[in-house]
Amino acid sequence: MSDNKGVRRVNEDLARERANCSFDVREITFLLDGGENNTITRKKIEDFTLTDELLSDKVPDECLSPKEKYENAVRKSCLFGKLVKDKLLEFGGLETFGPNSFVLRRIADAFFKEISPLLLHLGMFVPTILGQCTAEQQSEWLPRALSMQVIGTYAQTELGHGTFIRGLETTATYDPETEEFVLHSPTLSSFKWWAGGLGKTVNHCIVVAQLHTKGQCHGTHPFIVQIRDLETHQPLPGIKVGEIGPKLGFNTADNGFLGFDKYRIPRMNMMMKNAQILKDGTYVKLDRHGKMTYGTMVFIRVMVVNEVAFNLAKAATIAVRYSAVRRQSEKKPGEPEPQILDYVTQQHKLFICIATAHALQLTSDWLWRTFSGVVTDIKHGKTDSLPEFHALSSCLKAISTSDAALLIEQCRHSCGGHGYMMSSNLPLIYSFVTATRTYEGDYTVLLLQTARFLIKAWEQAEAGKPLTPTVSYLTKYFKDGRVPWDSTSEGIVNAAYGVAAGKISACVKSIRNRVKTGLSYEDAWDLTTVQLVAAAEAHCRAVICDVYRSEAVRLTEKSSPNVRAVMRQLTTLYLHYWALERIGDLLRYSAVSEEDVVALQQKYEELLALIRPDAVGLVDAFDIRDEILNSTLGAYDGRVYERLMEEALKSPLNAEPVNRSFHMYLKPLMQGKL
Ligand SMILES: CCCCC/C=C\C/C=C\C/C=C\C=C\C(=O)SCCNC(=O)CCNC(=O)[C@H](O)C(C)(C)COP(=O)(O)OP(=O)(O)OC[C@H]1O[C@@H](n2cnc3c(N)ncnc32)[C@H](O)[C@@H]1OP(=O)(O)O
Ligand SMILES: Cc1cc2nc3c(=O)[nH]c(=O)nc-3n(C[C@H](O)[C@H](O)[C@H](O)COP(=O)(O)OP(=O)(O)OC[C@H]3O[C@@H](n4cnc5c(N)ncnc54)[C@H](O)[C@@H]3O)c2cc1C
Repeated sequence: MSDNKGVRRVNEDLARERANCSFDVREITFLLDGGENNTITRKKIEDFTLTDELLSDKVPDECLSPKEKYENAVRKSCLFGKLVKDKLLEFGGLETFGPNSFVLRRIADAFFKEISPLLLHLGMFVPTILGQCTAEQQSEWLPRALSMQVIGTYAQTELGHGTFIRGLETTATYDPETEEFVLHSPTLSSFKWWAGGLGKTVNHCIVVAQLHTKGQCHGTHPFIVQIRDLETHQPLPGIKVGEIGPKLGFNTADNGFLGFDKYRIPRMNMMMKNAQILKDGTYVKLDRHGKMTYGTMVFIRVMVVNEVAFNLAKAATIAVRYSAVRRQSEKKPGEPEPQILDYVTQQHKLFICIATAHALQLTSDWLWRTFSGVVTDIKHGKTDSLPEFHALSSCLKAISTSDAALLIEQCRHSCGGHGYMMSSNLPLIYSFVTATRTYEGDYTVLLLQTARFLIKAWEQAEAGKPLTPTVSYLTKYFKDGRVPWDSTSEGIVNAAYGVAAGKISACVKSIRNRVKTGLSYEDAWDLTTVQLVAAAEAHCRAVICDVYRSEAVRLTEKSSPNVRAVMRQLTTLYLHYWALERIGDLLRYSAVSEEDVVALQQKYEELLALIRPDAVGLVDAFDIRDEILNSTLGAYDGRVYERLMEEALKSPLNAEPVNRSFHMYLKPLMQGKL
């Protein structure tokens, strides 16, 4: 693929890597994009939108003050918004891209090195209107939100509570006299905290509050609340709002705080799809399942799996290209310095990143299809598939974000000192992705949600009841005993399920033994949570291995032999990597022997050598443009050192030969006059 900037000298090592690649790079790009037509449309849109005039920043974003950074992000958000509204609709409207094509998401990264202050508007405010409002409410709010008259965010988390939604303190008390809700923040810990865009950008937000009517509390419900004047943008009376301050990342997202002093909103601002308050204050529950108001979180958890797959692909592209350009040390005395990509340890650090980006993207596509089925079921009044989907999306969100964050950090390590430069973009990619492990449900908390479902599934299996698809393997591994070992890919996937079943079984025994000693079920559960998290992780790992293997086979059915071969090598590498990472579990729950472990290790090392010549081709196949990668180390042409120097020269400290601090402090210090 070209660097989209016309002909430019490409680093010789990178050029040679590309010449030696065994497959047609475009073929894998088409597979990852879901077909050649999608790639063509994506590239057309990228060519059309990624123009220098819109993107150029004279001073690197990271050299700006927090205020300037925010203002620049708002400027770009508005340009980006206008671009989407005016121009991209020519390509057939948002429907053309589909929520799962993520073209706009990729392009946004070229505009924002960190994050758009409007992300939550499109990412959560609009989806919540779609998911939680009645048709009548949607017709009122959606046009205003889509035309950006109303700009919103999602304010659920409070200073005192994020995970435990039932513990939120903000109250919404219905007043039948005026047909209004009175929103109130009774304590400091009840202040809303974290919502993206809340600090300075939005004029509305969705507030999750405890609903009180007729002297009774009915639990948390979502409300649409105007917080700023549409003309002056001043906070409205009764509203205390501000920005929460600098963070590890997300620094252009103006995450905010919000408190209410008996603030009134109309009755119809309660989002009424799942529950209603009648004029006289009667509460009507429409949600038979009970957790439908958590729907936006489930949607975002699904989206996040794709989000982190893409970010890992960006980090892998940067690190692999850099490793082909960088030469260091010598393998044998007197030999020329090798490309660092030729060190087997470097291959071990990086090839798992490429394989994981594929695994997560294919799993995310599969999860999206599964989610679409669940949404259709819900539209027809069926909620039976929701518990399984909640368990599945919870663990996939937890594991994908955690794996991606760790591997992105590994990419940074693999780039040595230069990986630590902001201009490599690896620190920003990491700071963005590591937050995904926390927001929309903390890692441990979500795995424990999955564990709850797994323990119930185990009990159902014991009782001879039928199991839902993602846990049906439990019936097979129900009897105690070790899973037979078979070193084929299918065999490793089976063993992964066997490990998950073994761990779930151990948790069940542990809880029961603790209950037998007289502990309550809750205490027995609590004491077993370390094992429960590990069991949910093992279950999720087995699902990812299974989906990745079968989806890769399905997708490459019609591919050329060379593409099929390299895709097979990657899936096999992924399975061997995780078998070796979890060798203790396999020794405990499967019949794997010492010789099998030696063979696994040998095969893994052979795979690193097989993939090595195609590594650059594989990251080129992600087809991520330079503007989106935003990296001195990862650009297509490999002009690493030139770019590092160019960026260094843009530092404001280099604008003058002598900084005034010399005269103010250093010189007096040197002269003993300070
Ligand atoms: C357009 C581009 C978009 C790109 C998107 C990408 C990027 C980013 C977008 C935004 C990023 C930035 C912003 C981030 C925003 C946020 O973080 S918003 C706040 C998110 N907050 C959370 O996620 C809180 C996590 N906590 C919870 O979800 C719940 O409190 C928890 C599940 C932990 C517990 O809930 P609770 O009500 O206490 O339930 P129980 O533990 O008692 O369980 C009762 C039963 O309910 C079942 N259940 C729980 N949740 C769900 C659900 N969502 N769906 C279905 N079922 C659910 C649970 O399994 C129990 O069932 P059983 O009783 O066991 O049968
Ligand atoms: C960048 C970013 C953006 C965000 N954006 C938004 C937003 O737009 N809107 C919004 O409403 N919120 C937002 N959040 C908040 C986010 O959703 C919460 O921070 C997240 O859900 C975790 O909750 P918490 O902070 O209360 O963590 P806590 O629950 O306090 O977690 C702290 C520790 O306690 C552990 N823990 C908590 N409960 C349990 C349990 N039951 N069992 C075992 N361990 C437990 C956790 O595992 C963790 O180790 C954002 C957060 C971040 C970091």
